[in-house]
Amino acid sequence: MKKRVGVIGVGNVGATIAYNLALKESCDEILLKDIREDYTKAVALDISQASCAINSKTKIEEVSNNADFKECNIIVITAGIARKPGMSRDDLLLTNAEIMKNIIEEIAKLNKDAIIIIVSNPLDAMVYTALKISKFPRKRVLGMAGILDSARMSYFIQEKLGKKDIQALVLGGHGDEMVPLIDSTKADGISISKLLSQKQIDEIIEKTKNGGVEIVKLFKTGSAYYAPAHSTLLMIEAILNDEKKIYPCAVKLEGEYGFKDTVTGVPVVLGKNGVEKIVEYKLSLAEQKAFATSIKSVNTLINKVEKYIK
Ligand SMILES: NC(=O)c1ccc[n+]([C@@H]2O[C@H](COP(=O)([O-])OP(=O)(O)OC[C@H]3O[C@@H](n4cnc5c(N)ncnc54)[C@H](O)[C@@H]3O)[C@@H](O)[C@H]2O)c1
Ligand SMILES: O=C(O)C[C@H](O)C(=O)O
Repeated sequence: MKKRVGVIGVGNVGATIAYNLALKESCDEILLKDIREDYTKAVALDISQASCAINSKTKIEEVSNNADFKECNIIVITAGIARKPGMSRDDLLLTNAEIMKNIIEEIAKLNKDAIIIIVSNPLDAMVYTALKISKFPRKRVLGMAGILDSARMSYFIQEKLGKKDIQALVLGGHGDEMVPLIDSTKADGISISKLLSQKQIDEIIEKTKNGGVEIVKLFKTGSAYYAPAHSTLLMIEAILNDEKKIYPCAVKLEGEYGFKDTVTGVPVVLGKNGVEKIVEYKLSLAEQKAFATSIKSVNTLINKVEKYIK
């Protein structure tokens, strides 16, 4: 069976995901859709020509109907607005909820079996919106953020310790209250609390939380996309290849970690069915407290969006 990936929203993140998928030949077909039709045709042509240069067999096409997504295994949603300097991700809530609602209403009717990966911000509230509108099971509607935030944490640890094999993990919502886990973060197998001072660890936590805004301030016209696109690629490949890898992803909780009816970042097993299992790590008391604060802040957005998507 052919592996088909749809990308809706072909801006910086969407186009970079498609480019990576094509160059790695991760799937057979990529379908691209955006309200900017000519721009998207240009992206499809440009990536197709790059693919030819390396003999990739992946086919890339611009499409103008949501019905074209009916045979996609995975549909990635990166449509919406990105923040600019001076904005928080939460400022995107109502604009992106409206865009998300319209897209999901259509694609969920036309492809009832797809796995939907949400990238648009504010991430956790957008996953919630997509779940609510699609009425899909939670294993097939998930969001990308934890891999990105964990990669940023690894980068900031490497800044202090040099190139080492870092295993960092960030849970919770993809916002200012995200939860970098210190106790389980290791460099070459050694807990970072044994390698760094508390002051250095506090700096890493702060930099991780501000990883997105630092790039927004420097770009001036939008937000990060190389690391977000690569993080999404890992999720797509884990699902298409039934890898059963554990990645932090935004999913709906139904009692796990003591919360329900909310969406947040937790470790999950990704395979051909989407989220095959939610993995419950033992959190320290401080981590539990930070996790609860993060959920509270996501729930404020969910409450706002809930009224809006009824
Ligand atoms: N989850 C994360 O970690 C993460 C990381 C990076 C970006 N993001 C978010 O992803 C989104 C996209 O970021 P970007 O940098 O690619 O932005 P971008 O502005 O470069 O691209 C967004 C694209 O969406 C398109 N679009 C808008 N409405 C649409 C609709 N109804 N149907 C189809 N396409 C539509 C726009 O035309 C544009 O091409 C933003 O909301 C951003 O905040 C999230
Ligand atoms: O910072 C943003 O607005 C985009 C994304 O959420 C990120 O963390 O890079």
